[in-house]
Amino acid sequence: MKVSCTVLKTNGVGDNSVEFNHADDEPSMGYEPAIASVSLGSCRKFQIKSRNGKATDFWLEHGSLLVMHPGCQSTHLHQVPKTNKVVSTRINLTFRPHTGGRR
Ligand SMILES: O=C(O)CCC(=O)C(=O)O
Ligand SMILES: [Fe+2]
Repeated sequence: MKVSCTVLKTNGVGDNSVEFNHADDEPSMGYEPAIASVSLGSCRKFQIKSRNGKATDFWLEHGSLLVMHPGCQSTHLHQVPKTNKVVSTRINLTFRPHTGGRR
């Protein structure tokens, strides 16, 4: 699978977030994509839950690698929630396949 798209994101001050109830399921990534992301900088909480379920928390520390395997996007939702804490800059590199919609 070719990885051709990298998304750079900064979650700066505490209330920056990637809100719940999203899945990375854009058709341009093809069917059941595997998605990997590397976190740099400030540690933030990452939550994942099945569509009707309860969230499980992970802490994405500097240098951590998160892999969401094929199938995860159709069964689970994820987020980086808002926080009241003041946090410094965070950069997330996300590696997604780009198939132009082909399976
Ligand atoms: O910042 C992160 O660790 C996750 C970002 C995310 O879920 C997304 O870009 O779709
Ligand atoms: Fe996402």
